[in-house]
Amino acid sequence: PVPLRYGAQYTGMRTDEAMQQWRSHRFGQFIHWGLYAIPGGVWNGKTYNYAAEFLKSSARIPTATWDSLMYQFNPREFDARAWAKMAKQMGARYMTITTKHHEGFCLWPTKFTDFNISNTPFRRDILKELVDAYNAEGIDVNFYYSVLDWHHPDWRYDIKSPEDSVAFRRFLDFAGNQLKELATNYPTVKAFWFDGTWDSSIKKNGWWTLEAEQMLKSVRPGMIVNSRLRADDFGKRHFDSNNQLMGDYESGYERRLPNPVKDLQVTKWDWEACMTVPENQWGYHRDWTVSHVKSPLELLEMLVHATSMGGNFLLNFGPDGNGGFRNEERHIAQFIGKWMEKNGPVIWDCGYAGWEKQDWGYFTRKNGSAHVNMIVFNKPVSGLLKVKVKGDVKILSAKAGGKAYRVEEIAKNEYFIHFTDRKMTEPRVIVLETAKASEAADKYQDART
Ligand SMILES: COc1ccc([C@H]2[C@H](O)[C@H](O)[C@H](C)N2C)cc1
Repeated sequence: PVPLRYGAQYTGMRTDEAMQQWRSHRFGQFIHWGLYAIPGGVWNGKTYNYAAEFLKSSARIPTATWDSLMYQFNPREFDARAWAKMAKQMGARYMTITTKHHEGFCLWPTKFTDFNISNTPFRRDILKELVDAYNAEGIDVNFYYSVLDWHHPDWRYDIKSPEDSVAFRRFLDFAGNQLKELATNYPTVKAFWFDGTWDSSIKKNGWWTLEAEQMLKSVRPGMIVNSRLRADDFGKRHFDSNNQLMGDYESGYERRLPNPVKDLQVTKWDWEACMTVPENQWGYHRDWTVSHVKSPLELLEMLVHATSMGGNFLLNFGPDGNGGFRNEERHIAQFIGKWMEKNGPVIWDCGYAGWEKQDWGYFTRKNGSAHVNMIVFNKPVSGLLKVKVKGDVKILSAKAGGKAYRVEEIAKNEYFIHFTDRKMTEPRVIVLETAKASEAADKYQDART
């Protein structure tokens, strides 16, 4: 292996309580909220189809003009407890909020720049209200932090001169101070979700990314940091030059999920996929007709898909400039919540079952459990759900809501579950009871004698 100073600091999955908690949550709510929510993708009467949180660049708006949006930020409808209740009802176990997105506007009263919530008509500490409200609902809060900062004069996309080095060093000190401030002033925060770290300026300063991670973990032992922060000695990101994952979980899955057949490597580490409801809108956009809007069912399947591969699913909401959510988002929360109310136990605390993906849907398994969950999305014409078990395993029974389905052994380690449900109106959960084939054989024999 290549000797590295700023590469992965450990290999294998963390087994401490904080990481087990993060892993068991499985389902998180992403919230993108900032000045971009005020124009919502429309500028001077023109609608820009690109991501609404990028309107400043897509509409080529001068920084001073964009930054003056701060004086309009006054979300009258903002009610952190109502947001937290909606997330609770949806079945989310954690929430990740943009403390500062690329625009550089800070949702907390930071000491390190005036470009923050305390200098808006709203004044109140949005982060504190959100952390308190979500924690009160038993939901953990994580902080998204963009290192890329369009507002800060010392930000550099690349380091091309001694002046760049001096300025960028000041910038890194600024970012480090903000991170320490966030980790210190909001003590219940569990994880940092870094973004805006793809530019050469960061890739040339891998040392800072490791220091930032180590500082956060010294201020808050157990703190969790995503792989997106880190750059190693050679500017490699997410996986270092020895192909070792940096940070505590892989966060490269943005608006995409690993393939359940080809990408099984992800089941060896912690990872999280983040997802937009429209094709590509993280911040609030006034006009959702500009792209495909994912249905509640599409998004529910992604949650199940992520869980089935041992990963977390972070579903994004983009509140508008007044602090309200779109009807589509409310409907999604209500739809998924209704399903999770009944079937949360096959998501929370569950992960990769270790069996081969089948066409009808996904397997999940609670750690070490003898029960394997089948979440059926696509009922085959035959009504026969194929299950291929691994190793010394026998299926004893298949039950859905108290009703037993016939388990037919069709070959070694292969079964058909006779799925007699006629019309499927929602994804169905069938719980398989398994036992060791060796032991079960006796049990099976007993049943026959
Ligand atoms: C250039 O392509 C990008 C750049 C940044 C993003 C940002 C989004 O604004 C959102 O915050 C997402 C998590 N992040 C990767 C998305 C696509």
